[in-house]
Amino acid sequence: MTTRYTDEEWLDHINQAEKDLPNTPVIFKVPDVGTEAFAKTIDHTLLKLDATKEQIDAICEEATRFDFKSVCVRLKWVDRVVHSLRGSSVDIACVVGFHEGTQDSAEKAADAKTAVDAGATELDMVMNYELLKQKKYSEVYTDVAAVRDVAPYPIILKVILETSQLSPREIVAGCKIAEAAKADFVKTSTGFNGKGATQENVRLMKSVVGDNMKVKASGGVKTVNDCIAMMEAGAERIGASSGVGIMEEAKSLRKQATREARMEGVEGY
Ligand SMILES: O=C[C@H](O)COP(=O)(O)O
Repeated sequence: MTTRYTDEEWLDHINQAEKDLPNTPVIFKVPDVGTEAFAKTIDHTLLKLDATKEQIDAICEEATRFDFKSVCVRLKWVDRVVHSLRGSSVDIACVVGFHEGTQDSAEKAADAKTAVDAGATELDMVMNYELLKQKKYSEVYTDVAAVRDVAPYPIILKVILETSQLSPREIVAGCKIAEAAKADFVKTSTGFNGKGATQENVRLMKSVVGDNMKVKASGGVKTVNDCIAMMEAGAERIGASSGVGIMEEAKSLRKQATREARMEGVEGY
């Protein structure tokens, strides 16, 4: 079993990370609304337990049409999504330990391996945030590392902290553990437990992980303005079940901006 630090050593590490937090918030650059780069920030997500195969096929068609970054589904749908997205530039993300995060590490690792063997290129695993709250840091690390071990880079590993259930200090701890386990992203929320992503939590997560990791904002991100707020706070990926609505709003905002620029005689329009 992979271990790294004792719980006491983790505590020192987390205290230090809190001390190192920058005082001045940074505002991150956001891709132009409605562009390809904007669409490529979105993981088009369907995680309802009662999702049907018709709904899964529909999100694959939408993801291809809007050229989203990925389709994000539960394990039982990975085969179908791999088949549906073959030949497209849309990636396949599978959730692991969803949505409680309390499953055994062995079960999480086995599910992660099954997903990757079936063709998933990204894994969104739920951290065992109950253990995190009990300050069992070493066990939380082992749990994330168990999934990383069976799904090394270039598989993208995102660790869902479920920020609505955590204090700011626990969010710092979750980020440091995910970073030490060599995950690629920390992600705010499952969308199934309490409030989803907030600008404040995304900002905190980005300030902890800096350039070492990326941040994914998910849960309750429903509009272009929500996306902008998250990206300005440091998110580079958005997880949303409202991707189509977001893109339709983005396209109409873009059209409107072009029309206004033309009317004002802005060069290039
Ligand atoms: O990971 C993504 C979330 O489950 C999506 O949540 P949402 O339905 O609030 O967009």
